[in-house]
Formats: sequence, structure tokens, C-alpha cells
Amino acid sequence: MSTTESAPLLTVNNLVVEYPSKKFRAKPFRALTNINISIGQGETLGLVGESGSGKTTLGRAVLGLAPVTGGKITFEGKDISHATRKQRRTLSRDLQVVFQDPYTSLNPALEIGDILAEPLGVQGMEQSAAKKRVKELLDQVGLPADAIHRLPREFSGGQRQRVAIARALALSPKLIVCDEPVSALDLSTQARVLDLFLQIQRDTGVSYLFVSHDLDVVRHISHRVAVMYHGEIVEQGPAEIVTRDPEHPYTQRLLLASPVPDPDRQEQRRADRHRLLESQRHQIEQAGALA
Ligand SMILES: Nc1ncnc2c1ncn2[C@@H]1O[C@H](COP(=O)(O)OP(=O)(O)OP(=O)(O)O)[C@@H](O)[C@H]1O
Repeated sequence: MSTTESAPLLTVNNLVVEYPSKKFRAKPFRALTNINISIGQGETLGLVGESGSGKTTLGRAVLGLAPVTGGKITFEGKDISHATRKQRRTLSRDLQVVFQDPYTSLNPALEIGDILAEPLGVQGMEQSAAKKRVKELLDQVGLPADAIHRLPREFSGGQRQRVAIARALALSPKLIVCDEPVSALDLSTQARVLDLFLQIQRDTGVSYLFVSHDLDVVRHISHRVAVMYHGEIVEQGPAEIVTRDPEHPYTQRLLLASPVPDPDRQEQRRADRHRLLESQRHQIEQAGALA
């Protein structure tokens, strides 16, 4: 996949996020340190890293859901680091989210038609226009028109995630933060939902900040990839390079830990793993000799 050349839609400069401690007078917990990323129009930046590395926090900071204690987040040239509620409501037309769990992210009491019409109503769209838009959205995500009158529990995980994607698309956003949107799905459903994300991007030019712990998923969907480790970005670059020939030792370990679907590459992976372990053992022995 090639990287788009357009000016950044989203820029994050030296971002720091600290969560207040629940213990009296204890220091706040620093979840992100000096994060720098940018996303162009029609581009996908994949965010990868192990559990607790700060991926979700970065997505939440962009959405105004995590406390920004330093640095700056700019969207379409405007500083949104400390946007007010009112500004966030306006921003929500352009900035949307798809969460990991399609079982909890949809209101179980609402029919799919109402779930999709909700953001349209909040932004003041008339009922007849909203009805038309809901039909378009169902078609766009590959769900049947009669889904309108059905409840979330009548759908599989993959179909529910399609509803969540349709809801995120309702107001034609420019950027969608996708927080592990396929992690709860089985492998074949994952592939179909990832293809849907790609198709939507081709059709609409939407950008994605795509969070995943899975390097293969991120490689499939992203133009560029940023690797997070302990609240910092340790490496970023074109998806092909970062996910096949990474420079940072942490990314190398992540790559070696991910399963290889292609049997021809398994032997190569075993050899790479052996080489890496040997070199790490050598470094440890050298460090021991110096101590
Ligand atoms: N609301 C919060 N209050 C305090 N600490 C938090 C809060 N949310 C996250 N953290 C901490 O911030 C760090 C980063 O968490 P985050 O959820 O962003 O990581 P992650 O890479 O998305 O992990 P996972 O893949 O498990 O969701 C973790 O140490 C986590 O415990």
C-alpha cells in the first residue's frame, strides 16, 4: 500500500497523558510520553504494541477522553487538545470511533435503525433524510435493509461490528479511531471486516487511527505503523518495512511472537527467532562480563 501525500489531517506533537492517582497525594501515572504522530487524509496509521503500552490511551486522547497534560493535538489545523464539550460535539461529525467489543458497544434495547439514526438526529437531520441515510449505511456495510427493525442480539459479532462501523460512518467523518475493532471476532470474520474497512476507505477517503495488538492485522490495513512500548513510540514508518524488517529490538520481538500464516515463511521465521535469541544471549553474556 502506498502512503498518501496529503497534508496531515491529524497531528500529535509531544503528547503527554497522565492519569491522576487514586491514592491520596500519590504522583499521577504517566501513560504516554512525548508521542509524535500524524495521519494524512485517506491514510491509515496502525498502532501496535503489547497490552498496557498505551495504544488505547492515545486513541482516547485524540477523542478527548484521556487527560492531555502536555503537548498538542491538532485536527485540520485546529488545536483540539483541550476542546470543550460543545467543540467536541461539533468535532464528532468529523471524528468518530469504533470500539473493540460489538457486544457492549451497541444499546441492546434499540433497533438497528434507531442506533444508526441517533447521531443523525443529534446533528439535527430531519427524519425522512435520516431514514434514507440509514438505508444507505446498511448497504455500505453489507447488511440487509430489514436489519432496521431488528435488535443487536439478533446479529452475530461480525454483523454487530458492521452496525458499529455504520454508526461511525453516519455523519461521513474524516477520521475514525478504531480501537481493536476486530480482536473479538474469529479469524475469517476478522478478514471480512478488515476488507470492509479498506473498501470504505477507498469509497469515502476516510482516515483511520487503527489500534491493534496484532501485527498481521496492522500490516494488512495500514499505510504506516507506529510501535508503542511503555507509553512511547519506539519505531514508526511504512507498514511493509516496520512489520517485515523492523529496526527496534522490541518490534523484532513482537514480530517473532506473531503467528506466521504462510508455511513457506515459517522456516525463515524460526531461523530469525534463533538468530535474535542468540544475539540477545551474546549481549547478556557481554554485559555480564563487563559487570
Ligand atoms: N483511566 C485510567 N486510569 C489510570 N490508569 C489508566 C487508565 N486507563 C489506562 N491506564 C493505564 O495506562 C496504561 C496504558 O493503558 P492502555 O489501555 O492505553 O494500553 P493498551 O496498549 O491499549 O493496552 P490494552 O491492549 O490492554 O488495552 C496502562 O498501564 C493502564 O493501566
